[in-house]
Amino acid sequence: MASAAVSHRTAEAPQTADPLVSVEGLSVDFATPRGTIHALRDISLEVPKGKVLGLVGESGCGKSTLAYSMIGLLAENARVAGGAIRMGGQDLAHLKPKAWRDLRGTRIAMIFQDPMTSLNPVTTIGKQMIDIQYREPISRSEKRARAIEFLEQVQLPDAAAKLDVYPHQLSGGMRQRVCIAMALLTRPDLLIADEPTTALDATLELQIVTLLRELQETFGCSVLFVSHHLGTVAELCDEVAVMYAGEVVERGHVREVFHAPRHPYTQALFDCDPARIRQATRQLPTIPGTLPDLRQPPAGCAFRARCSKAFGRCAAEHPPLHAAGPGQVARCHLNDPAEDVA
Ligand SMILES: Nc1ncnc2c1ncn2[C@@H]1O[C@H](COP(=O)(O)OP(=O)(O)OP(=O)(O)O)[C@@H](O)[C@H]1O
Repeated sequence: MASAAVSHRTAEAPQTADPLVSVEGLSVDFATPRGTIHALRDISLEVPKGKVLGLVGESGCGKSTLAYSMIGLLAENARVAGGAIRMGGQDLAHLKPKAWRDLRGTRIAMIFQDPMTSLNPVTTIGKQMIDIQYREPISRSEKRARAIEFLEQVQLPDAAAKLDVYPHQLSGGMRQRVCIAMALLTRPDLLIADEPTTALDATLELQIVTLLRELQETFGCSVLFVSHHLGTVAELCDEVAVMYAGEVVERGHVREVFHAPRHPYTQALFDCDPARIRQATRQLPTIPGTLPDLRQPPAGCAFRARCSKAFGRCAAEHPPLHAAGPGQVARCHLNDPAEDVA
């Protein structure tokens, strides 16, 4: 399958010349009464400077766990079992709570699926936007003016008047715009967006995605965009990482991965994507089978039980990330140049 031009390098490409964040072999476990869940297993990827990295995969594959590890918001029962998250000379995977508090709201900010996760329901938008600027050495009226400026940046109509309203007086789409404005007010280098459009209808989703792209270009920050929606990822992202059962199974530039997915799981995700299915059907197709039990991840390829292309080696040997095309890697033996699949 792999062309002669593709090198034998494994687990290395694509490399970003100057990444903002490098995740290196990160493993995260959750302790539960029924055993340890190995939610992230040896994850390596890079968030490029000034670019948008999309993170896709079925529910439960570890997208949020990865996103939360990058902003120090893992649940109490989580433990970093190995690896590092490098950003500007620091290893975020092992920061103390105080160091995290300094980093959040300065270098790293997050927007959530539900805007009410980050908005206080009993405080006006204006007070929340002024309070979040507590580190800025400027007067209250200057902070107020900045808040209005940022609400205008996120295209909220009648921005000044919105300072006096409470979150529940705004629509869902407007609340999400306020959250984006608040995240950007702290001038983060990295903006993490965890399914920020899932609760919105399709028209609003498109508006928010377009806005995020414009703002990312204006502010020049890097974005980690977690999503179920392949179409949205295609619209917004420069690069994409596909996760399955706690591992990255494919990554590369969006154009290449979407044009020619090289992991059977990525191909199956595309086959189930409603936007790609032309004929009218009442039921959306799903990938047959279920995710493996993450308390005992299978040896060999984690996807093999659901993979129509599985063969002997898939049970015996855990596949590394093989170079699979220009700037593209896939964790599948079919991309091993040594594998004769012609
Ligand atoms: N606090 C926790 N305690 C125990 N298990 C957890 C905890 N948080 C997540 N998990 C488990 O870790 C695995 C990865 O979950 P995660 O939420 O990261 O997946 P996801 O891809 O973001 O899913 P979704 O798209 O549904 O948000 C799942 O098996 C999940 O049940």
